Amino acid sequence: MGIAIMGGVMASLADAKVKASLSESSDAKPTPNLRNFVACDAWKPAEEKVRSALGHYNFSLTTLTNDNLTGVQRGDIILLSCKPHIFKDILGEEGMREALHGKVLVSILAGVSQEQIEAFLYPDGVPEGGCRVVRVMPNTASFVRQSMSVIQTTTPPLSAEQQGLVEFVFNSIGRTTTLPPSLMDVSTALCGSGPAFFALILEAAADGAVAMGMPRAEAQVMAAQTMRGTAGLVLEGGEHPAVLRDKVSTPGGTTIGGLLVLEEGGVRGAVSRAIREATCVAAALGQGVKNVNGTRR
Ligand SMILES: NC(=O)C1=CN([C@@H]2O[C@H](COP(=O)(O)OP(=O)(O)OC[C@H]3O[C@@H](n4cnc5c(N)ncnc54)[C@H](OP(=O)(O)O)[C@@H]3O)[C@@H](O)[C@H]2O)C=CC1
Ligand SMILES: O=C(O)[C@@H]1CCC=N1
Repeated sequence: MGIAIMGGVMASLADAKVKASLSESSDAKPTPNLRNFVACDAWKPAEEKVRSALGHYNFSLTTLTNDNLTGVQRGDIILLSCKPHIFKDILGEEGMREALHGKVLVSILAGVSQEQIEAFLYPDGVPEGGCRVVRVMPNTASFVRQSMSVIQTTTPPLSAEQQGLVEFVFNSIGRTTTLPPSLMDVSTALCGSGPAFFALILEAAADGAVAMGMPRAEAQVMAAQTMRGTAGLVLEGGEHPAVLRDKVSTPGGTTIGGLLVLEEGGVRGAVSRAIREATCVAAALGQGVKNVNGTRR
């Protein structure tokens, strides 16, 4: 996710540069002055992985292994994208609190709240000028700049400049919305985990076509484009899904036949319950429950 988000920001900055050079930017919003990027990991080969994914953008890019402190000292906006259960190891490093002072720390960790991070960094309360923690839930479509990212409302509000910077980063990788803390776990289920759920449905649809003789490669592209087109009708056409479904269902035709099979199979209930389950798992992750899925019926 770290690579995807940095890549989106670099691509966005590069686009803005091209537009400026073509003098198309007169009415465009000014881009933030993000010029130097630092990627930190705990595994040496990750440096090469980052360079091969991001090097072609030609921005200043430093890669560090097991040196998060230097990375944070050099940054103005810090993206925390480790697994949820290790954030304390990273933020608890010697000198980290001082390095974060006055900066924006964006966390994309599933289940971990702004309060939990603040309470860990500042057990006696956030001091004047302490780092501002912002929780955001993007998704893996960041890689193709089609993320649905939910930015949590921050209390107290960020400065206009900080808010602009956070929005720039996540608008660079797709669409954004802003929601209160109480909706972050369900946003994690719907948007963060969502691509996996939709991928399963896509794969199942392609499987059905393969079973009826369609070559696998064609079936996969056709299923994906059909899913994209359906999303376009909802997002751009403003169509309600139920109306869309009804419009496709010719009386006595193919669609209603297939829909009845899906309803008999409980697909609607299963998909809805998957979102409910993932929301509960996200909430438990934030409480530090290990192997949370194994604790649930
Ligand atoms: N995957 C997704 O679709 C989404 C994930 N998220 C959230 O994003 C976060 C990252 O997920 P994801 O990208 O899938 O996970 P990854 O495991 O791919 O990325 C986590 C990275 O953190 C690195 N890391 C581990 N320990 C340290 C350390 N001490 N110092 C520096 N770096 C370290 C890992 O290095 P190494 O490989 O060496 O262990 C790895 O590169 C999670 O908190 C997840 O909840 C949010 C939205 C969507
Ligand atoms: O499965 C997970 O826990 C992470 C969070 C959202 C997507 N992947």
